[in-house]
Amino acid sequence: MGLVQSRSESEELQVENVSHPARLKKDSPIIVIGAGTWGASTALYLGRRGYTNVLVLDPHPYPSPISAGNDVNKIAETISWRPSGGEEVDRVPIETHIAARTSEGWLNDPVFKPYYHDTGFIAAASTPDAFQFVKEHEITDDESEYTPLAGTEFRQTMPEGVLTGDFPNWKGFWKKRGAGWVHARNAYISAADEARKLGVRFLTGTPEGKVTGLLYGNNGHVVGVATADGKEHRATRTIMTAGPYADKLLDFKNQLRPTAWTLAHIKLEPSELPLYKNLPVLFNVERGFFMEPDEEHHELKICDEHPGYTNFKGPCHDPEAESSGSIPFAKHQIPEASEERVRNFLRETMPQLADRPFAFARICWCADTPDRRFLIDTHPDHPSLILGVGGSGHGFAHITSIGGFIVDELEGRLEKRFKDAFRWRPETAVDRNWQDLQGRWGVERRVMDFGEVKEWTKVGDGREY
Ligand SMILES: Cc1cc2nc3c(=O)[nH]c(=O)nc-3n(C[C@H](O)[C@H](O)[C@H](O)COP(=O)(O)OP(=O)(O)OC[C@H]3O[C@@H](n4cnc5c(N)ncnc54)[C@H](O)[C@@H]3O)c2cc1C
Repeated sequence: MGLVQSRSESEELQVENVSHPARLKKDSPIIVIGAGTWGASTALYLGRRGYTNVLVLDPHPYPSPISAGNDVNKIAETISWRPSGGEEVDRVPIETHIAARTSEGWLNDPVFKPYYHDTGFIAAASTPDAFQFVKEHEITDDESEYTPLAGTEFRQTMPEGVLTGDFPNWKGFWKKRGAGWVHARNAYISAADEARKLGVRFLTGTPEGKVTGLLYGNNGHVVGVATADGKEHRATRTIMTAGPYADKLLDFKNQLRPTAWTLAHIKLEPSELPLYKNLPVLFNVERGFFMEPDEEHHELKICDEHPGYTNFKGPCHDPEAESSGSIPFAKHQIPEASEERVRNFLRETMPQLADRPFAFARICWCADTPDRRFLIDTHPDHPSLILGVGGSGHGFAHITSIGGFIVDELEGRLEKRFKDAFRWRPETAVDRNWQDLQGRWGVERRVMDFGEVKEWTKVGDGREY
């Protein structure tokens, strides 16, 4: 007898007697849970490698309104280093190997290349400690590539009239090439569209695409999933790419901390757009960041920087129940404190925009692992279940390559260096400190919780995109 288990529901169902996973063939049924950023990338790589029986499930058609990837832009970097063999390869840090794979996709893959904008990147801070952190963590290339900046020198990085603020106590570096932004939503749609062209099937919408639990056969083997319409979908392999929502479908032994960040849009007049074109990304680790306005809606997205909001005690929790973890929920508003941080950031950088109304606002969820490395592995107790989770706030840029790692793991040929870095590692989450800043700064140096939020913005038409 097997079980359908979700952490929120514990219904039981009979499933077939399976004692070991069948050998993987190109026509073996494969299920991908979640058609978000990593699910789309996984679907793409499965299609490209010739798998003919792939089903992707999601409660929403792509681009899912609750996917972190459904966003106008994200920061991305492209490095020039490529593995050339020999000893050098082993001496290079794993982050460089990962970045090289990612860069390859933005620079050369026709599915992704049109969406990368190499406009440069400015990393900054407002206090000496945070500036030291920026020096240590944001200088990832040859130091001569970075121009130091202080105070009003930041204004020179963009056309006159964009950065009119005083940049009080700001210090930082400007990297003019090899970094910039990507059109996130369009890159995500491009990956999913290409997967569909290659024969991958998407079953989306609620209830039919919403996975409610995994189907377990003998010896812990996962033999498919149950969906909210009461159906079962059987598979030889199941791939979990449900982002922060994965935490509700499987016990991750505290390796995932669903955490939300906040973003807001300000509308620009069509006449203003030419001035705000081809801008480098401006990122202050204590204030926030922005990229140039999107062309479709003429809106400038701004994120206030902070260590994130968990939801251990706010919306969606049963007040009577013991803590059930940090629960992600969708909301197209942000806390008023977040609005204030966005406006303070604008006052220091672009005061001409600081008091404009928001056209859109949203909380956006991701899942942090304790070391912020990705978690891509075969589950040790469920050998037909492959995990692709733990975006840890930097998982979008890797949409170009992440599906390749996940499918390598599925095929049992993930390179050892990546396998070691991405492995299932519950020992790193024993007695996990849920308040850990995990290397993030922000104005308030603490992890916040939606349970503490009293006032939210009341923005616009609540459109969900
Ligand atoms: C505000 C913000 C800014 C960010 N900025 C950057 C950046 O500049 N650069 C960068 O690289 N990264 C950035 N990130 C991180 C990046 O967006 C994420 O790491 C990445 O998108 C995670 O992808 P994912 O596929 O794991 O999750 P998602 O893209 O969120 O996908 C999860 C999917 O699971 C689906 N799902 C949910 N429940 C179920 C269910 N029951 N059954 C089936 N499917 C389900 C959802 O509908 C969704 O499609 C940012 C994140 C946030 C929140």
